[in-house]
Amino acid sequence: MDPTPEQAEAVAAYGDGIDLVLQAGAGCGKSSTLKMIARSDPQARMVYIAYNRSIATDAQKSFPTNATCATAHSLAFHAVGKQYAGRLGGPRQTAHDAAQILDVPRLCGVPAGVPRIVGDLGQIVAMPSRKIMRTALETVTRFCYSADPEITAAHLPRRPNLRLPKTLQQLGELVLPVARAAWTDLCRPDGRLKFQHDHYLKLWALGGPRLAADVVLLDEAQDTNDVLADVIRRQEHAQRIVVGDSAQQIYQWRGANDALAKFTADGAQQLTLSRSFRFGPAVADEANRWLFIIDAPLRLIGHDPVPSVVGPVDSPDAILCRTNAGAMAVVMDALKAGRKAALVGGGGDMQRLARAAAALMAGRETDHPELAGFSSWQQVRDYCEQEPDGQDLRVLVQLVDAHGADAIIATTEQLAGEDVADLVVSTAHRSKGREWDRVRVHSDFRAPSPDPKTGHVTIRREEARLAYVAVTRARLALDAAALAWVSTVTAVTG
Ligand SMILES: Nc1ncnc2c1ncn2[C@@H]1O[C@H](COP(=O)(O)OP(=O)(O)OP(=O)(O)O)[C@@H](O)[C@H]1O
Repeated sequence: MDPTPEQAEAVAAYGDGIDLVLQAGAGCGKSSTLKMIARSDPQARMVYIAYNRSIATDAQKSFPTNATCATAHSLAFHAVGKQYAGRLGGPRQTAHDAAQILDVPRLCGVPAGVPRIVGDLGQIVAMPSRKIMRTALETVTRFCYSADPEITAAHLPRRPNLRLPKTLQQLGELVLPVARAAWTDLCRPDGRLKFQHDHYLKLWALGGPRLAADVVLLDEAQDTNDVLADVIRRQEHAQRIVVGDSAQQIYQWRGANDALAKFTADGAQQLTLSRSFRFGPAVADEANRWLFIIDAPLRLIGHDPVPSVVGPVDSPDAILCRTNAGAMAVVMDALKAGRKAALVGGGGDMQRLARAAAALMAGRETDHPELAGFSSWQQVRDYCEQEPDGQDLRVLVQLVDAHGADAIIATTEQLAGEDVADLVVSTAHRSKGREWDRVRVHSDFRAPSPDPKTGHVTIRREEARLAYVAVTRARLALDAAALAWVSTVTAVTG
C-alpha cells in the first residue's frame, strides 16, 4: 500500500523525533499509518496503547514485532493489578452488601433513619445507605479516572436533579466519607469491597510508572481519562504519538478529555489524515457540515471509488439513535414488524433503567445513577418538564409511560445477536469505531430550538460531535434526514 502524502508526512515527522498529534478523520487509515511508523524504525521499541482489548489483540497480529500492543489496563495489571488478582472476578456485590461492609450509617454520621437531601428542584430526595454507597462507588470511579492524588468533591457524579452546588454540598457530606473509606478498603490486597479493573489502573498511575519503550503510541486519544493522559505525559524519556479524532470526542460527560488538545497545547506537532477510505464524497460532504460547525482542524475527502449516496434508506443495516430510550423504541417497532433486531451492547442498560423506573413507580427508591436523584416517578416527570437539560430523561419517561416498564424489560429479552439480526440498532455512543453499509440516523437526534429573542439556533459541541460520529459510520448509503436541521444551526456552545 502506497502511503498518501499525509501518511508520508506523518512517517517523516516521526523520523524527526518530535512528539506528534495525529488528527485522523473517520476511516482515514490511522492504524495503517501507525504501522507504517512502526515499520519505518524497526530498532525502536514501541508501545501501542489501544482503546480496548479486541483492538489490542488484532493490532498485535498486524503490527511489526518491535511494537507491543496493549490496553492501559493490561499494562497496569502486569505491573500492579496482579497483586489484587484474588480480589478480581469475585462474586457480584450489590450496593446494599457494600454498604453493610462499610457500615454506611456510621460513616455518614446518621445512624438512625434515612437521610434526606433537597434536590435541584426543591424536592425531598431520600438517601438510603444503598444509594449513598452506589454514589460513593461512582465517586471513587471518577477519582480513578482523574489524575488527582485524592478524593474530593470534584469527583462527585453529576446526576439529574443532583447537579447544583447547593445539592452537591449536601450530597458530599453524606457521600465523601463513604467514598474515602471505600478507597482505603480498595487499596488493601485483603479488602472486602468488589475490586474493579479501574482500581488497579489508578494504583498503577499513582505509583508513577515508567514505560520501557522508546516510543509510546496512544490511540483514540480524543476520549482519554486524565489518569492515562497524565501517565503518558510523564513518559518524557519516550517520543509520544497521540492519535485520534477530536471531532469524535463523545465521552466528556463521563469525565474523559481530549488528550490531542492537551498534547497540542504542550507543543506537540499536529498533523492530519483527511482522506477517508471508508466512504465516498457524498458521506464526506455530510460529515464536513458537522466539522464546519465545530470548527474542526480538518475536512474529510471521500474516497472516489466508493459509490456512497446520501438520501432515503428503506432497509438500513443499522439505525443509530441519540438515546438508549430512542434505540429501545426502534427495537420495539422492529420486533413488532417481525424483524430480528440486535441492540449494540445488549439490552442490559435499558433493562436496568426500566427496572429503576418500575421501582420508582411502585414507591420504592432506586440507586440507578440516572434516577437516583428522585424519590418518585412523578418527580422524574416534573424534572423533565421543568429542566431544559432533561431531554434524555424525557425520552425515557415517554417510552416508559407509553409502553410500561414490563414491556421494555420483555423486549430486552427478545433481542437477537448481531450475527443473526437483520437490523442492528445502536446508540451513536455505542457505534464508536463501527461501520455499516447502509445507515439511518434516528429521529431522536432532535433539532435545537431557536432562541426566542435572538433567533440563534445553538447546539452543544458534544451533540454536534455525536452527529458527526453517527453520519461517519456509513459506507455506501446514509439516511441523515433526521439531521436535516444541521443547516439551521448558527452557534455552538461548550
Ligand atoms: N494509503 C492507503 N492506500 C490504500 N488504502 C489504505 C491506505 N491507508 C489505509 N488504507 C485502507 O483504509 C482502510 C482503513 O484503514 P485503517 O484500518 O488503518 O483505518 P482507521 O482510521 O484505523 O479506521 P477507523 O476509522 O475505523 O479507526 C483499510 O482498509 C486500509 O487498508
